[in-house]
Amino acid sequence: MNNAMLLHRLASLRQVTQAASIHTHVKTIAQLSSKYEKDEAKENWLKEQGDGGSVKYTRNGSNPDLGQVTFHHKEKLNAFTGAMMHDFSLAVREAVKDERTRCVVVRGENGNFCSGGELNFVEKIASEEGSYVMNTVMMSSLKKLANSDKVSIAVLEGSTMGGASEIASACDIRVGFVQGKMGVCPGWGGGRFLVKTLGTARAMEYLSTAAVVGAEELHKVSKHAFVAAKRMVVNYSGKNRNPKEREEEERRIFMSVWGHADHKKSIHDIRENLIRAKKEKSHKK
Ligand SMILES: CC[C@H](C(=O)O)C(=O)SCCNC(=O)CCNC(=O)[C@H](O)C(C)(C)COP(=O)(O)OP(=O)(O)OC[C@H]1O[C@@H](n2cnc3c(N)ncnc32)[C@H](O)[C@@H]1OP(=O)(O)O
Repeated sequence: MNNAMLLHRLASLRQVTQAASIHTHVKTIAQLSSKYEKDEAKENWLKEQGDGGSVKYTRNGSNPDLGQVTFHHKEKLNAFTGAMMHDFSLAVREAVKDERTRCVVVRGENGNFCSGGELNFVEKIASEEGSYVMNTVMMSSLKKLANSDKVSIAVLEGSTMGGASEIASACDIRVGFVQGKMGVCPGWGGGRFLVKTLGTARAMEYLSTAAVVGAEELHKVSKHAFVAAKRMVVNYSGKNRNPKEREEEERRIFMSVWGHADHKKSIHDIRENLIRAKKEKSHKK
């Protein structure tokens, strides 16, 4: 991307910054938090929005120190439905409470970690209520994993896309973030872990380019996602902010882009790309 393009792009960001007010969400969050007081109500709402797949907590028979959280949805590369977010919450609660283990392995079945949100489910909950419930449930699970005294290890085989990269970032040890190209920012509560793990510069690079590529890719990242990425990094790099305020600000930033036209178009585009790729694969056979 040459300088003129970059300057044009940055100039257009100013309009987005002014237009994309996140203050409307403060009232909505207050209403939704009183509607969904208990975690269980939010977990059950997610389960009702999208079934398919499961997440289980097991103990490793040969190694009693090891617990394992496994994603089961191999036909969709372990993409997370609402039912899997529900199960993930229960599995993480069980894993961090298990006094018999010292380490939790987080992995997907069939040689893939996880391909992020399941697209039909993601499209179905592309609303303010959906963003609030998904963000609070997944953020709560990632915080439990990150704050537990157990060592967590993410086994990043095959695909680790979108929200899956946030699960990985909450683990202590982990072996790409596509949210930017979808017009959104981390929505499973992974913003804090990205900054904590990578530092502000790398976190901004990951969030604003949606992958580790050259600046020419920058032009594909939605303006709204770019602004949200900057807010996300500033939120966790600013001084004198208490964790609760930062968590609420991360939620507001996410809710300002979730369900946006860019986001809905990206879901459509990803689905089209998958169909095209599948056709190309079948032609090659
Ligand atoms: C805040 C987080 C954010 C959100 O919640 O909004 C997200 O996480 S959104 C989801 C972000 N994830 C993606 O964009 C990944 C989409 N998938 C791919 O790009 C590819 O599948 C890839 C690169 C991961 C693997 O490609 P490969 O060619 O190896 O496999 P296929 O594409 O043929 O996939 C096999 C099979 O799985 C289905 N699939 C894969 N990912 C998803 C998904 N995220 N949701 C639903 N289904 C998914 C794919 O359609 C194929 O199914 P089939 O029935 O055989 O067509």
